[in-house]
Amino acid sequence: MYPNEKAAIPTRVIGLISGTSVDGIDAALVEISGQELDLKIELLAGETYPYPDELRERILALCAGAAISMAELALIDDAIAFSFAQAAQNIQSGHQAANLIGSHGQTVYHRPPKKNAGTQGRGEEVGVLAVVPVESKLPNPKGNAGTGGYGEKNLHLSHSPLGYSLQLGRGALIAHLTGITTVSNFRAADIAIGGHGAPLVPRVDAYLLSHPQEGRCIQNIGGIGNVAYIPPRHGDWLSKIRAWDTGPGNSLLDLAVQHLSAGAKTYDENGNWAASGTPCYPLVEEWLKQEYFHLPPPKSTGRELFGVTYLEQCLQDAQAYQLNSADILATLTELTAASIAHSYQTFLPEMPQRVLLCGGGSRNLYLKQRLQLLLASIPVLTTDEVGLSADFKEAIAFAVLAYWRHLGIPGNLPTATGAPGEVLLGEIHQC
Ligand SMILES: Nc1ncnc2c1ncn2[C@@H]1O[C@H](COP(=O)(O)OP(=O)(O)OP(=O)(O)O)[C@@H](O)[C@H]1O
Ligand SMILES: CC(=O)N[C@H]1[C@@H]2OC[C@@H](O2)[C@@H](O)[C@@H]1O[C@H](C)C(=O)O
Repeated sequence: MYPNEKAAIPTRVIGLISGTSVDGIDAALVEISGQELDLKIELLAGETYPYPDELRERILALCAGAAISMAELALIDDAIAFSFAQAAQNIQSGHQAANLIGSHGQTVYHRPPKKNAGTQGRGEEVGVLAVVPVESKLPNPKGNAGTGGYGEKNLHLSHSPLGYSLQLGRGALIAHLTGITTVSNFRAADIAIGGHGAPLVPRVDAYLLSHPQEGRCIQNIGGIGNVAYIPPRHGDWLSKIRAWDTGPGNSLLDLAVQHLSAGAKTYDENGNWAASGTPCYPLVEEWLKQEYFHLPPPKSTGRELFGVTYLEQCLQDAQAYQLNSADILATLTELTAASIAHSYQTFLPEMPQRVLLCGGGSRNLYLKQRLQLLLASIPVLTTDEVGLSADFKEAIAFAVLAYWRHLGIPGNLPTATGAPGEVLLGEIHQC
């Protein structure tokens, strides 16, 4: 029993997320029992609800750095909350009502912390925040810094060592609209103590997908890719888990498909278009020199790096090799596959015995085939093949994270986010 554990445990929980692909809201209605090692989930319903076209375009523009007013931001925030609340209502249709919602919301901005903000030790800048005594973190009422407070000397408007991650779709409104207690803003607490606030799903992966004898990589291929390496479940296996964002999943591919099809297509279905081309390996080698791929974990990224500007550079590079559209897509697909495989070879203490894919990219057969080739004898399957929905795993994870928040169980894994310790994730909004 955890100290904050509530008497009544919600068992029917809705998980909601729209990821970095911004393709729509994934909703999962799950029945949850147990807590950690005995955690069990049953997926009662899973559905993706596309955003209205205009809202999707506004979100994508925001993610690409469009300058908008606070008034517009407020409108988008509430439009997203409305869409999420609607998704929560729809997913319950034909089922007994849920008693808790975990809503990730829509990421529109993500900035990782400066190096050394978490478990890596104290960097120069972080030291300023780290030495502040707990009881005097706020400036005194006159606006001057209290002893050791975030005074003029310590708080910089030009830079902060901490990360920042903004998810829109405010939880209080979802709670009000649905009449169901809603947990949201999951990343903030981990970031506040110096973590990346991402990836958060690995702790759930650990309890739902670990194996007594087998080391596994759970590889999500959404807009951004992320991996959780889960060693065999014995000894201090939990502290040996490693997780990080591997780089681009489908984000560059989707943008390239839209550009190359003049807006007629939004993604490369099953990877068919890319499969009709040939990867340009010298270009992949060149692209893999990019700094992010060489940063040691913990690390996180987003569309701020692997977005429109990045693709524009890739398209420019491709011109030098006179690549046609299919070759460009094959080369970008190879970048996603190679960045995943190379990161395992570079950063894992040992290679896994099995790789389990999830996220929309697991449906890209060409990408899956390329990854399998690069990982040679290590079988590359999907989480469906071990009984956990590859399409709805992230939504399920946010249902579990909300459930853990309700029980007072921490949701982050310090080895994944780089935070100096475990922390309760999410803010609870009573309806
Ligand atoms: N049949 C398919 N063939 C190829 N690609 C597909 C297919 N189905 C989905 N995808 C890809 O998967 C993407 C959506 O994946 P997913 O929903 O996992 O992303 P996300 O959750 O938004 O991202 P993230 O995990 O980074 O937050 C689509 O944009 C598309 O590129
Ligand atoms: C800031 C943010 O939304 N990050 C996402 C994104 O999409 C994949 C990868 O980058 C991962 O770090 C994270 O999402 C999943 C749900 C996570 O936190 O585990």
